Amino acid sequence: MLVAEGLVKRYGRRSALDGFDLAVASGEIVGLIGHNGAGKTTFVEVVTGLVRPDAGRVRIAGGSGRAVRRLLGVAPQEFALYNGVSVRENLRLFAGLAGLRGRRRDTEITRVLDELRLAPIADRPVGVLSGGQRRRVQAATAMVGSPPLLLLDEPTAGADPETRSALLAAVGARAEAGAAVLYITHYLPELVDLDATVALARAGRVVARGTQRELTRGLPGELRVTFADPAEPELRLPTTDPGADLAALLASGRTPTSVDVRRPSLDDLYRALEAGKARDVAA
Ligand SMILES: Nc1ncnc2c1ncn2[C@@H]1O[C@H](COP(=O)(O)OP(=O)(O)OP(=O)(O)O)[C@@H](O)[C@H]1O
Repeated sequence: MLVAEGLVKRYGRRSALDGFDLAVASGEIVGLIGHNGAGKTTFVEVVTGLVRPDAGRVRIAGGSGRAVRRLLGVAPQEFALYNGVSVRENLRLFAGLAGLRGRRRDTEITRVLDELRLAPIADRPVGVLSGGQRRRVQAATAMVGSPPLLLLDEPTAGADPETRSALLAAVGARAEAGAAVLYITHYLPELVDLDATVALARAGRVVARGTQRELTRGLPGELRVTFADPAEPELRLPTTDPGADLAALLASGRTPTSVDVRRPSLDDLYRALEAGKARDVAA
């Protein structure tokens, strides 16, 4: 649904994008992660047409330019809402931009209000809402009209657990229904919840992309073993082969009281990629 190739964007001598390649398929959630300044937001700005790249190209559903913008639903990092009017009015506006009119528009607005648990505050002005409520409204403006490509830039920043779970549930449901979702976040556990494919951006390019299983394969997990021995009650051992390491421990004559294996996490992956230790699976 989204294919970006060789994007370059410079601001003076600084490269915000430096050969950025990324594809997102229909029904797929790609979690785009990376340090502050890695180029994630600039990528969204290029895809939306807000920023013109110096090189490279973006195809959406095989097309480009103004004609394909209608296929996009965007929740930007900075709030882009009309504070003086109600949540419903904001959604009405975005639904109109998505080409919905009359009863279809009203039905769609009701659906999105329910999906993001906004119905109780639908008639309040956006300007009086809390940060977490606004986050949900921003996501709702992206989702209204069911666009086939969603670009969500830190949609849960500052959100409380309830808001976060409402947003994640809505994002998962959209992907289930066939939308391609680009999901930018600094909260890696969200990508586990969403079972997202992961793309790591560094210095303006994607340096690793794959499923969580693919990317964490070969990274050490941790074997945690406890003993009755008060001199050494617990042992934590980084391991890529917990079975063999446990067998070696048992062969040494020590008797564990409990054994736990922690699989490598996305945090481990992030740290390993940043340290250049993990296998880079280029996009
Ligand atoms: N309009 C601009 N003018 C000058 N420099 C810019 C502009 N927009 C972005 N940059 C620079 O481009 C680089 C990439 O910024 P970008 O906002 O895309 O990073 P990011 O990965 O989204 O970061 P964060 O995680 O903090 O949101 C940064 O060095 C930033 O300072």
